[in-house]
Amino acid sequence: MSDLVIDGVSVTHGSTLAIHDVSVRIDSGDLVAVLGPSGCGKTTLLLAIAGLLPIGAGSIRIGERELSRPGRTVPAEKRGIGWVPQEASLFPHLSVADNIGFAVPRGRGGAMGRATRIAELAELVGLGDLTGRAPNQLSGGQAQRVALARALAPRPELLLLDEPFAALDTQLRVGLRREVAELLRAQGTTSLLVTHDQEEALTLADKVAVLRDGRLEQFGTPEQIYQHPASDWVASFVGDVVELDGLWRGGRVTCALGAVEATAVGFAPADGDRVRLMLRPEWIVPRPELLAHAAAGADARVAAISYAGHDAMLSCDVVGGPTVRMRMAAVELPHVGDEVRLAVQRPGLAFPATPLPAQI
Ligand SMILES: Nc1ncnc2c1ncn2[C@@H]1O[C@H](COP(=O)(O)OP(=O)(O)OP(=O)(O)O)[C@@H](O)[C@H]1O
Repeated sequence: MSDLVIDGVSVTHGSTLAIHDVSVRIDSGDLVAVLGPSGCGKTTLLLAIAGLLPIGAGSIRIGERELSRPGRTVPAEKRGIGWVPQEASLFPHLSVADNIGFAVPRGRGGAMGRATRIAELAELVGLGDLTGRAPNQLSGGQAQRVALARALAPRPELLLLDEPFAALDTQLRVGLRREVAELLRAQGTTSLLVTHDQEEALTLADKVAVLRDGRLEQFGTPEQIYQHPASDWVASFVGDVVELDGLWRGGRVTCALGAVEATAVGFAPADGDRVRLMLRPEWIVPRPELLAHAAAGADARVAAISYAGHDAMLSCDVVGGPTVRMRMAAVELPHVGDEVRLAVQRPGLAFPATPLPAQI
């Protein structure tokens, strides 16, 4: 197995530059989520990798094998790449077994060999008992499993999944995506999963590629993307953020929550500079033991609690300051109206202050 190398790739649709100078190396066997808002170029990137769109600049390789460069596109059917679309799009007149069998390469082993491979694939995706069913007798999740088995049938070197869970209801989606991720890992199949669901990307993937307007904003592990976003845009696109204005001084930002330790991201502020501090809501904690400790944290009153079972989001009015949201495990929650002292339990992220709006 070899790495997938996307090197300086640009793709245009007519006059629209949909992918711009994207470079990324995907390790063999990894499951990578391609995450970004609608229209950022996720599907375009997948189509280019699949060989269904030519590229205008750069190259796409699997190991030493070049698949695309300007003026040369190895045809999709010669790439050894599997595709799982958003909707299963099965042949309606064929059974589950025949839908899978359609993608099993004809080769040695004869009819018996093919039947064994079909049964093995049906079993792999948990449909061993349903091989005789017609597509219209399947649920949405079962149909997607057939599409997955079909894509895995030729033993692809790389599997591309274009929002394969988007059409399923929440409960089914969460269960199926976990199962599919485990299956792909067990098979050692290198996979690219397009999604605009940040939770899906963070929970399933080994690495996440965040796209914005056709450019790669960041590529890293889910933890790197969430804890160390490369830009304020990634910070607020992937996860909740609390934003506070403050002044930078010696590695701390003085703001409504006190002097909070922070890392400056992508710039080097000077002491006294105005900056924007970004925190994740769960980095803020209520510290009752600090109530009498005026030097640390900030006094606040709980204004609202949004209970989500496992955790809760609290809106707290900082005395003489803004309302900040904090997330905590839903065990022994404070009550609305309680006084709390808020502290920040890990370094925040400092970004340049947003320019003031032009004076009219
Ligand atoms: N066939 C096409 N002709 C012209 N422009 C296109 C075509 N397909 C896509 N685009 C444009 O290219 C850009 C990227 O589209 P793409 O479908 O790759 O985005 P996406 O991130 O997959 O979006 P979504 O999440 O909504 O599916 C968009 O600006 C889109 O309007």
